[in-house]
Amino acid sequence: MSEFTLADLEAIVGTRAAASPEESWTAKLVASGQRKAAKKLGEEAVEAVIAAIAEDRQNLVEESADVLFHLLVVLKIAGIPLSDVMDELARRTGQSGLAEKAGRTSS
Ligand SMILES: N=c1c2ncn([C@@H]3O[C@H](COP(=O)(O)OP(=O)(O)OP(=O)(O)O)[C@@H](O)[C@H]3O)c2ncn1[C@@H]1O[C@H](COP(=O)(O)O)[C@@H](O)[C@H]1O
Repeated sequence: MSEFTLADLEAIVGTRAAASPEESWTAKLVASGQRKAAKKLGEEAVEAVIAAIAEDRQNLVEESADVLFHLLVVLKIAGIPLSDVMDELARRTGQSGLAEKAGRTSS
């Protein structure tokens, strides 16, 4: 099992965001802006859904990696640290998903 974490990838995204868009996909996405990067995230999410429906395990692993990477890029552009997302997930522990859904302030 890999020791690589989302926090490691967030650090890479942070470094590569400052690179030249000619030499970095991350920098290219960041330069394209939040709207385009979010669209790319949506495309990757749809590809993950298709892989899941097709029960294509390998493709689902690969598309899931694409989703997580592109999500981190969108969070970077939006100025949201991964720790904010982890804090939100931590806040939800010990509570059932159904109770959390019922208590949400936004849908
Ligand atoms: N984890 C990733 C990662 N996952 C996916 N991708 C890129 O995301 C892009 C999207 O791939 P797709 O094939 O889905 O899309 P596409 O190439 O636009 O093709 P179409 O779907 O449009 O036909 C590809 O160029 C992938 O290489 C990633 N690019 C970078 N990283 C990480 O970021 C680091 C820095 O990368 P650079 O910023 O490119 O230096 C890398 O070392 C990795 O750790």
